[in-house]
Amino acid sequence: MPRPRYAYLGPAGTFTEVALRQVVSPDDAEYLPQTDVVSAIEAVRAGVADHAVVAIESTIEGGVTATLDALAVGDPLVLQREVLVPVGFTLVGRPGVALADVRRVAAHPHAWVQCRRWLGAHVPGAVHVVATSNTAPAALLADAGAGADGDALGFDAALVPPAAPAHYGLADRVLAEGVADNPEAVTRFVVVGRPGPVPPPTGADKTTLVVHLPSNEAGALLTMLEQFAARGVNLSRIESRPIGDSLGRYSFSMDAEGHITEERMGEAFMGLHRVCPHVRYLGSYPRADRRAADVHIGTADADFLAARDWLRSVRGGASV
Ligand SMILES: O=C(O)C(=O)C[C@]1(C(=O)O)C=C[C@@H](O)C=C1
Repeated sequence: MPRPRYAYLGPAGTFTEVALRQVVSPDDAEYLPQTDVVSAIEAVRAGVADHAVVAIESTIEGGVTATLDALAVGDPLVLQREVLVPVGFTLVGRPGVALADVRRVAAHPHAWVQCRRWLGAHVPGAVHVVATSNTAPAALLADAGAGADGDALGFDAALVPPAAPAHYGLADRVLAEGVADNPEAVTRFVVVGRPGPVPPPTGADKTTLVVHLPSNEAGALLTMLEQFAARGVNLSRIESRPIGDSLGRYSFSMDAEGHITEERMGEAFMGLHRVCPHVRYLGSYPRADRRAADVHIGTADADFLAARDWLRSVRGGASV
């Protein structure tokens, strides 16, 4: 039996790999490291991988736009699971560098944003050298070995996940630990796969979708949001992203609390289908925090079914 193949942002030791390990052990799956999230998602579309694990949202930065944009267009994919990973950083230096010598810091853009205040206080004026992932600079430092010089490397120090120094043999190069502006920072990752049968509801689910609004129509955003509000469906994330064909045209990426097989979510989707020119369902999957959605009075499945029966009897001529 072939092992399932998982594409993810590598090299080894990224937070994405920490998330992937929560999903499946490397003994039971093939891990396929990629240089960016778009490549990981495209590997699934191309059939090179069965799943991708990608960051989608962080407590500091909000939505991961590369992921949102890659899921919004192209062959449809669905989210199958979410995983939360606490995020903090360690600063490692090239050989012989002290904290006071650091002028250029290699960091993934999301890592840089999550540590900006700490860096301003401890290495003021340091320049950001963009890294493709949180462990890419650790791998460069490990490859360069003891002779690594700053000109060849292009940076003096790097922000890496706490486990990376041990993994890459850089434990003696740690300049600072616990580097983060918000010690509560968490990144949310999702497992992406090709569409298939919808998994059954668990009672604590999320549904992700993308919609476009009718162009130049006053109140179109409100009309779209009303589809959820009227059915008692709470949104836990909503973001606008440019569609890209002309200025002022945006799509909305959203997470709604509940499952597509639940009546109130189904009714909201039917409403969206009536009032929005484009609706892309991106999957219903269990919430990582296992918190069940609040169900308002009149919006439980039984309420919708009873209302439908009532309407049927009215249409059938019953006096009510
Ligand atoms: O997985 C990693 O280590 C990454 O470099 C990616 C990523 C992200 O894309 O948000 C993951 C977690 C942190 O929020 C910072 C960066």
